[in-house]
Amino acid sequence: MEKKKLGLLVMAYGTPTKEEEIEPYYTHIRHGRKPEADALQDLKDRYKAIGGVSPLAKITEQQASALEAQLNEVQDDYEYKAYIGLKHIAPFIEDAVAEMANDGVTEAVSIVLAPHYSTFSVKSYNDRAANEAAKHGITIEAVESWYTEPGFIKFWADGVKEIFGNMSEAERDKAVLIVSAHSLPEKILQNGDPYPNQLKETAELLVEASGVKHYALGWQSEGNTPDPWLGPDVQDLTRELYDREGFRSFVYAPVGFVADHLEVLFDNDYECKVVCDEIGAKYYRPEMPNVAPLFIETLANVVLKKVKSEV
Ligand SMILES: CC1=C(CCC(=O)O)c2cc3nc(cc4[nH]c(cc5[nH]c(cc1n2)c(C)c5CCC(=O)O)c(CCC(=O)O)c4C)C(CCC(=O)O)=C3C
Ligand SMILES: [Fe+2]
Repeated sequence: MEKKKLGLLVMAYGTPTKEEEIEPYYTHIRHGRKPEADALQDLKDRYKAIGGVSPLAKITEQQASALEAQLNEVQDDYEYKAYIGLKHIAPFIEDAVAEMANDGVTEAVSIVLAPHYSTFSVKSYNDRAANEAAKHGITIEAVESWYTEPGFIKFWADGVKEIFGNMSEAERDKAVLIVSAHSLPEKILQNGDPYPNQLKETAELLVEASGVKHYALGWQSEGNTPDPWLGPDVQDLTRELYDREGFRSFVYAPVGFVADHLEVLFDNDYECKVVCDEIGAKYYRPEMPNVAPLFIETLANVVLKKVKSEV
């Protein structure tokens, strides 16, 4: 008998794939308001500094197809078919859902390639998917967060352990792990957004799994708006931990992200490294999940659990 086709909606932030796309992409992020010339130039310069364009577009595609392949390998109930839906550039989330409808898909499961839930991120992805799905009579079961998944924690713990394990004991005593995610405007706290707590829990699980002695929570990549953002910012935090606590080696774990992209390659590997160089401290960052088999298996488990819980 032919297996039933199940849509696998894989949602991610999206990134420009060539320089001409940077302006419309930034305009979309800003809810349709064109960026000022200097802000646009600043973003162009940051992409240039990481090699012209971000590797994110390719990595998102690789993650989606690896996840589809993994799901089709480990189970026989459905034939999973992956559709990529992006938040800020084509193929948009709505495009992906319309494409599913075109292909005759009536049931789908969705996952966002970001571990933590917030009203700003995962909720907005899921709401957009649900709105479009309703127009086509498609039902989507949506994964909301997956940061506690043991394979996800193990992935980061392995990378962190390797770095701390290669230090001398003297270095390790003065080394600190900075666990971070993308900052969001502080106003999310007014409605009890779970995002900050989810980062805290991730850090606690990671510290427990890696046996690291010293750690701190930080926020990064905050936007250029007048309202206050969640802090401390990872760069300020680095200076403070150096001055106040005497740490001399800094290990950055940007666990709110799952791929090599601008916010990691620039905001950590360049900006945080500049601070470390300036104060004379050592900079380290474990590898991002990208398409590591343990990470893809973890995402597949999350999807399978969601599908099973709905049958
Ligand atoms: C929560 C969150 C995640 C993690 C969850 C998720 O993944 O969904 C995330 C990821 C990402 N954010 C990314 C890129 C950008 N985000 C921006 C701006 C903003 N992000 C925000 C939030 C988030 N962003 C917010 C509230 C703004 C301000 C908007 C405003 O102005 O109101 C801007 C504008 C310029 C700037 O501020 O730098 C850019 C270029 C890239 C792609 C990198 C690449 O291309 O390699 C990725 C993965
Ligand atoms: Fe962003």
